[in-house]
Amino acid sequence: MTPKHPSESLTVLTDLVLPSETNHINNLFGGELLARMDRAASIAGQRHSRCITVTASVNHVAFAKPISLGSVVTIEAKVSRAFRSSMEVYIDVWVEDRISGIKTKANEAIYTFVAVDENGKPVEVAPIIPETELEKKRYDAALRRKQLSLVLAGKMKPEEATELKALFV
Ligand SMILES: CC(=O)SCCNC(=O)CCNC(=O)[C@H](O)C(C)(C)COP(=O)(O)OP(=O)(O)OC[C@H]1O[C@@H](n2cnc3c(N)ncnc32)[C@H](O)[C@@H]1OP(=O)(O)O
Repeated sequence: MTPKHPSESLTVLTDLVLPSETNHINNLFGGELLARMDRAASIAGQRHSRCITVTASVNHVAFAKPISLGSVVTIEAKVSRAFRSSMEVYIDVWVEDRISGIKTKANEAIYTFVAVDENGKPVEVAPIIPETELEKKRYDAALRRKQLSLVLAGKMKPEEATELKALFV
């Protein structure tokens, strides 16, 4: 299968924070952000694989900064690494200042998507060739994150997670 670059899956979603999407202190509700990120990451996975994609796991979410009512929120999702049928999708969340237009990083997350056929059976996807320094860094660490996710899900024995173990021993 012909390899692809992360930029080919880039998906950018920009939207406002409305009153119905906030918590009691007028900040974006975490579950709403998770849903927006899931949608963007799903499209990134589809753009990479040209298949139906399903969320297999949410590997990491950091709600680093609150996002207030009325904010303009931009979600950028890109496939950071592809395995056989699974893809790690890295998501960066930015908030845009209404006056200056300057974007500040508010959150990031890492999801795993699996490409499936019409019957929900996993199908092979193209490999990824990272280009930028950041893409290379994310690509290199993705195998460790996949192993950690599989161990936590009870789908891999800790002793089989060789890349992950190498971090500690
Ligand atoms: C866009 C949406 O929100 S979709 C709705 C939410 N998501 C869903 O409904 C998905 C429900 N789950 C499923 O359909 C299945 O569990 C699947 C398709 C994700 C996996 O199916 P399985 O029968 O476990 O297939 P299999 O064991 O071959 O795993 C497929 C791939 O997923 C990977 N995988 C499975 N679980 C995990 C996990 N928890 N973390 C990381 N990777 C995982 C496997 O390592 C494998 O990767 P590889 O092919 O790249 O080596």
